[in-house]
Amino acid sequence: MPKGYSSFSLQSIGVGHSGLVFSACSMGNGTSRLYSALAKTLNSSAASQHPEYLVSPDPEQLEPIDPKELLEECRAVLHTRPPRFQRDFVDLRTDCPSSHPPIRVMQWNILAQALGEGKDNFVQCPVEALKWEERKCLILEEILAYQPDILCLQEVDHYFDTFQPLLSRLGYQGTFFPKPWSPCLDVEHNNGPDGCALFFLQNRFKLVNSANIRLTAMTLKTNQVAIAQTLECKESSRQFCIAVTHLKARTGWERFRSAQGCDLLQNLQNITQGAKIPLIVCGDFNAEPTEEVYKHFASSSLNLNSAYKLLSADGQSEPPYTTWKIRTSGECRHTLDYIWYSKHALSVRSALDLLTEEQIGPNRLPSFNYPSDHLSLVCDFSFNEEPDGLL
Ligand SMILES: NC(=O)C1=CN([C@@H]2O[C@H](COP(=O)(O)OP(=O)(O)OC[C@H]3O[C@@H](n4cnc5c(N)ncnc54)[C@H](OP(=O)(O)O)[C@@H]3O)[C@@H](O)[C@H]2O)C=CC1
Ligand SMILES: [Mg+2]
Repeated sequence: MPKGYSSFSLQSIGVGHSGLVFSACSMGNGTSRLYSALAKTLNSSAASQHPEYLVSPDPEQLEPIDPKELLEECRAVLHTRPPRFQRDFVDLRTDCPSSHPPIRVMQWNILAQALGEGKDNFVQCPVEALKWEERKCLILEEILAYQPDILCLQEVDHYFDTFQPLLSRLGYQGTFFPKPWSPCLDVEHNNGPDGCALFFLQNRFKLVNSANIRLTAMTLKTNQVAIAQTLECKESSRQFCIAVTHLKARTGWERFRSAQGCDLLQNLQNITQGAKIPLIVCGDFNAEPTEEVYKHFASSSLNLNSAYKLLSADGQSEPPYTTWKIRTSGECRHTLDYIWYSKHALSVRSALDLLTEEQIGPNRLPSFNYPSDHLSLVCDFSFNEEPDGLL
């Protein structure tokens, strides 16, 4: 039995599903290893033990996990909840076929546990729906269902104790950049700061370089961050840059967001050597398409398009919402999340459709069957075979 496994009991993991008891007792098979993997994430002390965010790799964590088996474990934990919503990929294939497999990118503000429980005031969401032991499984289920090659997350406040250990065993390499003054730290019993996280599959990409960026606004350092990485595709040897960000929230901060967006664009100009390297930027921009920061991205010399516009009939309109919640102040339905891409160098082959109003339901999000107030966005990209030189 690998070291550490014996210390887990049902009480310590806080779940009461009998399937897990059997798994725990029958050490040595695949399920028991998974059980332990999932159970380990329920011990949330890792971040506080490592305040400097430097965790030396635990060799035990490198043992691979079969995604199908982890998905079954998650479903077992979630057996009392309503089933996941069905969402379909919409085929957007252009007439330029690609000889290489597509690159699947997921953008998702997963909702920080501390903010969901302590700050967000989702008045129609029962507190039981937010229990981390189960909500964590809903988040993992969503990731495992779509199996992205690259995962761009915001509001991650369980990186070291949950996502890094589990996703690394699924073959991902992860990077986390916490916000300097995360509002999570104001919440009692918080699990550390929230921030952006970027994961990519190591068997598909090689990391060429990585930058953690603290965004500025009019030269002032702000509380918002981004991660930008240049990756090389192992199949095609082509390089591209992937970035994740989470801009300042709330009304009244439009000019601040705009300045943060300009700073991010300037950083990305430098990283892509003036748009020589194709770019994908994922983020919760906290800005509707009418805002200045959106317009800066849409008209940038980086030649970006917003992938989810391609789901509209004319290809010109953003979806009606990417987040939908009810706060004490009322219902908030907004389009705030985007996947930008270099429109000359890359094509969107398909995009995951959004949830319908009926699926979201009258109490909106988060809920017992969807873990965040923001929807995940998922796109399949391919490189255009003959880049026309104008990225
Ligand atoms: N100690 C210090 O010196 C400092 C402390 N701070 C702390 O940081 C906080 C602000 O940080 P900042 O990064 O600017 O925060 P933001 O305004 O960007 O919001 C932080 C989070 O709150 C969520 N949010 C948005 N609207 C609401 C709402 N109406 N009610 C509740 N939550 C909402 C956002 O989610 P989403 O993006 O999904 O909308 C976001 O994740 C301060 O309140 C303070 O706690 C900040 C600076 C200095
Ligand atoms: Mg939020």
